[in-house]
Amino acid sequence: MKTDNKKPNVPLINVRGLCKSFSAIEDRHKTGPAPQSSGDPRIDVLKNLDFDLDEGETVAIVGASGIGKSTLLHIIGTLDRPDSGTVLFRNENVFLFNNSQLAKFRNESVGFVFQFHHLLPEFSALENAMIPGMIKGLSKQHAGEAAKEILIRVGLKNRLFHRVGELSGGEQQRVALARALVLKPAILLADEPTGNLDKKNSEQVHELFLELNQEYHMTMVVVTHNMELAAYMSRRVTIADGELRIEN
Ligand SMILES: Nc1ncnc2c1ncn2[C@@H]1O[C@H](COP(=O)(O)OP(=O)(O)OP(=O)(O)O)[C@@H](O)[C@H]1O
Repeated sequence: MKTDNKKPNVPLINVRGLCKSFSAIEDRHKTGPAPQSSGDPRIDVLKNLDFDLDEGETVAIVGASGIGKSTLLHIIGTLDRPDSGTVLFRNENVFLFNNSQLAKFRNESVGFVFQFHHLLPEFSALENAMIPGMIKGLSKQHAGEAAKEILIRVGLKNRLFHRVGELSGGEQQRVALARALVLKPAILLADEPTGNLDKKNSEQVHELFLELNQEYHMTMVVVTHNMELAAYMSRRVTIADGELRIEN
């Protein structure tokens, strides 16, 4: 299928009829013993869910624990597969990509930020932010220049050569944000990005998210319990009975 980035009426991401269930026995939100059943009881997390994301828009996915927010985010980012349904990225079905197309999509078109930064601890801020460029095949010099530019943008000019363990929690999360955005992806997917930070650092990161969205025009989807961060986004949605609902 041919990609058409310019067509205004084609959403960046088009999700249709998404269904995802998990075995209740593996339910990691459940406490207590696993159910004693001969069958495989399933939890239907997403039930025929539809969701469109426009180029450049910012969306918060909010709501109670266990309703499927992270599951939806992971499927959009191809970190997990749906049982059925489609995810189109600029009109292309991402689950029909072959392995190298999928790797390229994850590396170049999507930026991920998680609650815990998942940086390589023995490497410097600069080396961590260079990784996507190196995976893309940029020269060390170009990957380094791109990483330096974004690290300076997120306020880490004087921390380029610090190893991850020598950085504060807020600085580590800014390195994670720099790594996610270094190749200027079309979409940033963030799962509780400030869940591990204190109020002051959270506010700084929230403001950075918004500023970077305005500068880079990437689409931004944030799963969060933080209502301040959710309020920064142009749209808030939740999941009710497996389907997407507009929140407030
Ligand atoms: N790999 C898995 N195996 C089994 N069950 C899973 C798996 N991943 C998610 N689930 C279940 O699917 C449901 C939705 O989980 P998900 O993490 O998407 O919820 P969430 O809304 O993001 O919750 P939270 O706000 O607590 O992060 C939960 O009941 C969870 O236990």
